[in-house]
Amino acid sequence: MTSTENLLPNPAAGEPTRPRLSAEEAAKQRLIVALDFPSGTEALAMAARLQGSCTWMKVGLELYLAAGQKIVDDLKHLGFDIFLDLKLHDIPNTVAGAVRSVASSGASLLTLHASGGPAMLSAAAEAASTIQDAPRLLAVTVLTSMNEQELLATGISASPGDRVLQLGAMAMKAGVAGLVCSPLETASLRGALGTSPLLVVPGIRSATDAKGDQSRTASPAEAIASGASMLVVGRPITTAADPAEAAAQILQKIRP
Ligand SMILES: O=C(O)c1cc(=O)[nH]c(=O)n1[C@@H]1O[C@H](COP(=O)(O)O)[C@@H](O)[C@H]1O
Repeated sequence: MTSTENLLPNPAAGEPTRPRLSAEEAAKQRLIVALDFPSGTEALAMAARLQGSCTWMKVGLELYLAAGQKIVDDLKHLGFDIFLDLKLHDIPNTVAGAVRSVASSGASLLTLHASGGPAMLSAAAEAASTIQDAPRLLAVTVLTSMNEQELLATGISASPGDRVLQLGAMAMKAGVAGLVCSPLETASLRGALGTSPLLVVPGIRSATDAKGDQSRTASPAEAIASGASMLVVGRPITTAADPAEAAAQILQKIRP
């Protein structure tokens, strides 16, 4: 059983309620903290402050390139489930090889860019399917930092919402387990694709949070109500004076 199978379902995602986890544990399964730090030492110090407050940690490019597999091992040793956010994007053969290289890392979730196209995505899914306990693959649709003008500058005239739907449908057809999208597209993806995709949602900001480089945002409660399976939250927790308290406040808002 993979760790994501422990998730208490989100009724807004059409999932039937299974009374296996307490509301508090279920809320924890819905929160992924993004450890965007330049060193393993800083990431582990933050993880230690959040131990007991959350169960999922995201290791992204900044941290993975600085600290490698060791940080994944160290966080697993502390008891965290790992979302390895490498956003793979290359020719199919290269991405399939990269998936095989990280498949045994112990991570439960791994990202790749949906815009790599169906051949890249299905090569990745095929590679993952041959390896026991490989991470579940998530296709990143349109980055939450992008607005309509940014998207247009890359040659895409569709709105972010339409582009996310198009990429999301294509990626699910190619065999990934889920999608990364902004909270503004979660409801329409649920409407189009039903309850099966795992929808992992960054761009989470409460009213008082600084948006920073994020464009397409919503609050934790709004994201869950619109059908998100899991939320990714970085700076609103990691730059707070009391990160554990910031996490607790978010958990309070996303309890089933
Ligand atoms: O794949 C991701 O996790 C991701 C996709 C996306 O479209 N937008 C996005 O912000 N993320 C990640 O989610 C995290 C959000 O961090 P904060 O903006 O600090 O909450 C960062 O680690 C991003 O790399």
